Amino acid sequence: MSDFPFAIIGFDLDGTLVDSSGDLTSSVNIALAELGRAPVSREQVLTFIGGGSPRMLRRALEATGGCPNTGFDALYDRMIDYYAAHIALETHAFPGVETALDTLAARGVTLAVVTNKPEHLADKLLRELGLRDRFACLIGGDSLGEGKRKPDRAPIDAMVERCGGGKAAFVGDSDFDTRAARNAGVPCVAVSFGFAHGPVAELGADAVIDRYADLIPVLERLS
Ligand SMILES: O=C(O)COP(=O)(O)O
Ligand SMILES: [Mg+2]
Repeated sequence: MSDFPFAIIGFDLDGTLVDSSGDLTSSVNIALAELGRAPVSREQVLTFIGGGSPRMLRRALEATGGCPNTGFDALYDRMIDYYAAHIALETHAFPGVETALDTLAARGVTLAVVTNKPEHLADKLLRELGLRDRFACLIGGDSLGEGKRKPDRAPIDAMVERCGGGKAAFVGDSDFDTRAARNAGVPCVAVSFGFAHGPVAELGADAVIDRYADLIPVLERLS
């Protein structure tokens, strides 16, 4: 029997477990180049991430002259094909992630990823980074059907069910994460080094961490 206060810890992916901003920026810019548009900066792309990849592309198009009435699907496919082929060129886990995951696993905690990224891309990225086997369950933005992505509670509920039930907490970097966790009645820790669009203190998380070394003591205090 584990002495850890949570049976399940779920993690958001982009901006929480990994800094994927470089490869996401390159992929958005491939799509913009198809339309002859100038590239956007990494800082701009950070403000587009969080609600899934179709939204990210739509926001990039709106910021560079407008979303075209036709051809969105082809552009989206181009962006995703490029991203899938270059998913871990610049992307890396944040410092301390592996140690924190090891410690939680050693304390008997079941680990999960709940992301708004399409499931097959999240799976590929975690495999390329050698992290996939650490997670008992992975739920993507398209895993549960239309509209059932964060901030909806559905992916958090599915995580708890697929991980065998029990007390859960969630770790994320954005408003989509804190809202999904709150909607599901699960405590949420926000990381301050992710892709949040505003001050992390305003995300409404139960706690904020500045580094992974603080995650476990913070979770112990939350319980
Ligand atoms: O795909 C996104 O927009 C964000 O992905 P995340 O949920 O892992 O942060
Ligand atoms: Mg995120």
